[in-house]
Amino acid sequence: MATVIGAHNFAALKAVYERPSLRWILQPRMQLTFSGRRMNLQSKSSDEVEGSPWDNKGLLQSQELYRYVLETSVYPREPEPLKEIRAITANLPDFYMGTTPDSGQLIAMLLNLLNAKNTIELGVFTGYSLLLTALTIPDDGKILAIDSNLESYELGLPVIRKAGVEHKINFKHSPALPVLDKLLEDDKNRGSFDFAFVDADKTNYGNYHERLMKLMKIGGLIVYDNTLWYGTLAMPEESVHKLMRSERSYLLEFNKFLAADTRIQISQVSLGDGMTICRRLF
Ligand SMILES: C[S@@+](CC[C@H](N)C(=O)[O-])C[C@H]1O[C@@H](n2cnc3c(N)ncnc32)[C@H](O)[C@@H]1O
Repeated sequence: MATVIGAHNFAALKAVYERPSLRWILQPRMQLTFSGRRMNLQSKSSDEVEGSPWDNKGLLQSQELYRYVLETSVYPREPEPLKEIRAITANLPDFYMGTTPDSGQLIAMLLNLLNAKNTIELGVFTGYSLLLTALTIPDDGKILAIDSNLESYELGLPVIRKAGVEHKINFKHSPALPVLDKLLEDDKNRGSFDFAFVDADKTNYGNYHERLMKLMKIGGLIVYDNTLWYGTLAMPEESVHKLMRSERSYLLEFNKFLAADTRIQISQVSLGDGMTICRRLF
């Protein structure tokens, strides 16, 4: 039986589906058809699934399994204000930019384990990861949050205010690099941050890394989002949509660079769109 996803946000959903990586994940198991402005997604029966059961290695082999994780372990524990931000974000054409709730759950645990108080975020969008951080750190904790787009931040701001955590946030409407450079001019900022979440323009990750390494405490964490770039890193370039290629090439090099950087301990986790957790060692 076909599941009707519906006409709402049709163009955005279609664009997401048409990402080569998602097609690659879905096609072996799902049949997608378009009728008018409706999009129907239908599971194939197990007899219809082509290839061997081991063809698609990896932990999350289907959307159903991802939905299972979200519905069983993530949504029941997701704070109400985060659900609200997610609902606001879901109506935007670029809704897919929001940090995924399963990644958020891990970020919150890392913040708690570190007892993080002084944090920095590059790439805020509507504020899912920002609000998550603000809800997690103590009342006197601080987040320096930087985004070159004010409009999307303002969409989530009423929810942040209602949650009573705005006082922890210092939002800078700016490209991230000049703000980091300015921070580095003052010696007291060096080695002062416990935690950084990096989710802005991917092709600047290397530039952010060098600056953040100076700003983090020894033992502090830098978390980079999207380091598996919709699964395209393990795909031949010609099968990747043109719009995704420059980030793909950049992240291929950046992931190698992080793996070789002896100043950090790393773990690349396949949550959300892939996150690399880096701990400053010296
Ligand atoms: C993937 S979204 C961030 C998602 C966010 N972490 C969340 O939880 O919803 C990326 C954001 O980075 C911002 N951005 C892109 N390039 C930037 C730059 N050079 N400096 C600062 N922000 C930038 C964009 O405006 C966008 O809001």
